Amino acid sequence: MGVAVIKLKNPPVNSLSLEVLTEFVISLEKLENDKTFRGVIVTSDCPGIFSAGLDLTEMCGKSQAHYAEYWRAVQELWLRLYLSNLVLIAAINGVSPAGGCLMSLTCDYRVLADNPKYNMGLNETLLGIVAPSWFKDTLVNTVGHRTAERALQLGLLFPPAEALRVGMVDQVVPEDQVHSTALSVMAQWLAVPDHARQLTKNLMRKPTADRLVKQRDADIQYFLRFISRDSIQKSLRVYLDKLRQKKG
Ligand SMILES: CCCCCCCCCC/C=C/CC(=O)SCCNC(=O)CCNC(=O)[C@H](O)C(C)(C)COP(=O)(O)OP(=O)(O)OC[C@H]1O[C@@H](n2cnc3c(N)ncnc32)[C@H](O)[C@@H]1OP(=O)(O)O
Repeated sequence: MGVAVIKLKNPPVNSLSLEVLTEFVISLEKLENDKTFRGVIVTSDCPGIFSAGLDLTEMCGKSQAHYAEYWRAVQELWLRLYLSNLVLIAAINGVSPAGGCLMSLTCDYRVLADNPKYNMGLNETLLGIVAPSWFKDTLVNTVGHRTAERALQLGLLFPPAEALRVGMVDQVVPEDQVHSTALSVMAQWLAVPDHARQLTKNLMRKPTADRLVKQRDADIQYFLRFISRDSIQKSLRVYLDKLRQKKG
């Protein structure tokens, strides 16, 4: 039925490095241009981890030019996913904080494996950073204003039952059924004529995407000013050190 699977593979935690973002955009573009494909299942090849979100090492101790290139790549992937003409289904087979969660929120439907460790949410505030307005918009469009307001301020990571309750995911299923469920949901979505579904998706999503498109460069400048602050760099370093020391 013309369904591709994109399996994220950047061990150990599928962080969204510049390389991963770039390759993801290229793969998506190829699938968009190949008319034999109508849908994509986005999943992970790293056991227990869907994606650890944006690669913190790309946002820490690097040059301004690097930050700008990285942020443009983050914007690009979000825009491509959010406005994709393909049916996108996230088969979430692991934990998905911050950018990992955001990536799944750009999909049309989310199936999450029922494992209490597989938390998801936009936890940026816990790192001492702030989810940009388009991250916030994506969450609001999924779970509504009040839930998003609380979740964003507290940096909440929701376990599966809670994620389902607030509407962050559409289905929670046993771990060994995530892929088969994603496939059967895909069949349902593909039963709808493409042109009607695509125009409807665009109607729902374009106003949100346009807000970023209209101010992409300003958004990059804002990111540069924010991420270059000493206090933000310090927060990120402390957070990364904590992650590294967990093992020791
Ligand atoms: C007004 C608005 C202004 C806005 C201006 C812009 C603001 C900027 C916004 C920037 C937005 C950022 C969004 C993000 O996505 S930030 C990333 C958030 N991610 C996380 O918090 C997840 C962190 N990771 C974990 O919690 C855990 O690693 C895990 C995913 C639960 C997995 O745990 P596990 O025990 O299996 O693995 P380890 O913790 O031991 O990690 C293994 C190694 O991987 C490194 N690691 C982990 N996560 C990341 C990451 N996101 N980026 C880079 N590296 C990561 C970890 O340090 C270990 O490395 P080591 O092997 O060298 O020790």
